[in-house]
Amino acid sequence: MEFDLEAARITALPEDAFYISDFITEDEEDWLLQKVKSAPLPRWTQLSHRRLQTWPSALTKNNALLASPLPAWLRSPIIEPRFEALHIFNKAPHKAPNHVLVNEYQPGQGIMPHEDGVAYYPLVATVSLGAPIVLDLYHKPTKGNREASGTPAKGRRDVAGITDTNRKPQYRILQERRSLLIMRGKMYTDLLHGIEETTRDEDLGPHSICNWELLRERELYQGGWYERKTRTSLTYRDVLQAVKVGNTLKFLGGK
Ligand SMILES: O=C(O)CCC(=O)C(=O)O
Ligand SMILES: [Fe+2]
Repeated sequence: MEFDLEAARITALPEDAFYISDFITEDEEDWLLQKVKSAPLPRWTQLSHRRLQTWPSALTKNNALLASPLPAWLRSPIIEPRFEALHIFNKAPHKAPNHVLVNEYQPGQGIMPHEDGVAYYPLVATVSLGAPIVLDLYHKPTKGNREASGTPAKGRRDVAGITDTNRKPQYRILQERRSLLIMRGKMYTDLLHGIEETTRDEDLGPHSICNWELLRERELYQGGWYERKTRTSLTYRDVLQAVKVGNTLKFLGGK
């Protein structure tokens, strides 16, 4: 199956971002949510504002992955055949994602603006399950705009480096359930992304949501808002340093 990725480009955003509203079926969504739910409890890491599963395992302190296959339910049908048909990971070092984070957000939960960083090839592909959510994008604060706003280099910056004066997101993407969002290149390296801790996403419309024209169910947001429900994301990435298990001891410093 071939797919025209260009038709899915979010043209209002820096290169490159793509949004496919109907990436998986409702049955596939139900089945994936069942798989997420049936993972043994120790698979979950409870963070203060969301909970997280890491597949196949967490990265080492120096950003390496002890390579082992992803479970079948995270591979098929998402990677094989859908990502393959889109050719999105063709230029990544391992030609396919080798790492998946599963994030679950209850209403009121979110994730601070951040960048995904240098451990990964600069491409993230996110499948959304269960409910819609808005992803906020921010320009990284530069030395220049910190000084211009009178904010001292440390002082009022929060953990993610967003200053008080530029807290308003530059762009907002609405991720519907069953959708795929791809961010790569400048979108990955030059912008921060986050999810607001709120029970309602508001001020929604063509003026504020940069993928509005690509949405599947615009009518759900006619009033300009919706109540958050539990939303789960599967974020697929290629970890640059993947160490084969046979080499693990050598890698960890054994002789
Ligand atoms: O849940 C999402 O869509 C974003 C998650 C995220 O930014 C991350 O895991 O780094
Ligand atoms: Fe992220």
